[in-house]
Amino acid sequence: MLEVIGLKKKFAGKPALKGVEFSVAKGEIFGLLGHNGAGKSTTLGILLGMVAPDEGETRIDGISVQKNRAEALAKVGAIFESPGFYDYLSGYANLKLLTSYSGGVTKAAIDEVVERVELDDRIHSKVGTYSHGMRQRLALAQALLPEPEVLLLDEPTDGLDPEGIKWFRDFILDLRDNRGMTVLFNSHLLAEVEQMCDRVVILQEGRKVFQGGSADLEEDQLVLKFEVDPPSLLQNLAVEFGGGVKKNNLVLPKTTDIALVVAKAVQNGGQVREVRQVKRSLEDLYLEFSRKVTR
Ligand SMILES: Nc1ncnc2c1ncn2[C@@H]1O[C@H](COP(=O)(O)OP(=O)(O)OP(=O)(O)O)[C@@H](O)[C@H]1O
Repeated sequence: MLEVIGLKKKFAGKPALKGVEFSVAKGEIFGLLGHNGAGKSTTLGILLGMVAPDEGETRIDGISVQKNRAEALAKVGAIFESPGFYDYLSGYANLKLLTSYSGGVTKAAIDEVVERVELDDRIHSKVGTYSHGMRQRLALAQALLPEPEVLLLDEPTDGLDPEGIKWFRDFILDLRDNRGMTVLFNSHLLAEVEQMCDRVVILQEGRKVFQGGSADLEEDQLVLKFEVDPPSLLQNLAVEFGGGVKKNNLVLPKTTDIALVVAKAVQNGGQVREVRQVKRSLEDLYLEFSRKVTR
């Protein structure tokens, strides 16, 4: 549904994108991750035809944004940078005004989308009185009004409280599950992205350093938080099962039977207090790649 091909972009001679490539399948929720200045917004801006690449191309459902912007974006709803609403107008008037540029939509369509983003009780209040979360929901309503097949969202959960983030996550998952929506969004919130995305790309200084799904985050070793008394037994267990001890965790070959390790500890006179498998999070992976790149 989305193709990003060989994107290069310099601003005032300084490279912001150095050949970024990825693609997003229909119905996927895809996260674009990276530190400040990594090139996330530039990539999104190019996908939306708002920034011209020096090299490369972006396509939406096979149509080139650079060659045929209007047609390519016909299927897209977006939140890019802070949406510019008029504070002295109501949410409803803002939606009407914004959609009037693209031919307008019916009152019924506005009512339906307003109800979906749960703004119906405040939609006739001035936007100046809205909380940040309400503004984001209004932005989402504006993005959904053209009935898009693809949503492109720039830092959509930025500044939201935990409840707002959860609301947003459930909303996006529902759009994917019940309407087959394809969603690409930029974020710094790694844990959030991990819970929501089918796949992610991590950008570092304008380069893609990782692309994959949660399955790719799986360890090729079994890492156990293994609390045993006396703690000195940990080293014995590591030797016994052909592994090692790293940061107080027992690191063993992937196929090791955990029950056997526990039995062995008890057999050696140990008291096992806690055994838990430690999984690598997206954050660990992200930091790992950051270190590789900055080294
Ligand atoms: N219009 C512009 N003019 C000059 N430099 C720019 C412009 N837009 C982006 N840049 C630079 O390009 C690089 C990539 O910026 P970009 O906004 O794409 O990063 P980002 O990953 O979205 O960062 P953030 O998370 O801070 O929004 C940065 O060094 C930024 O300063």
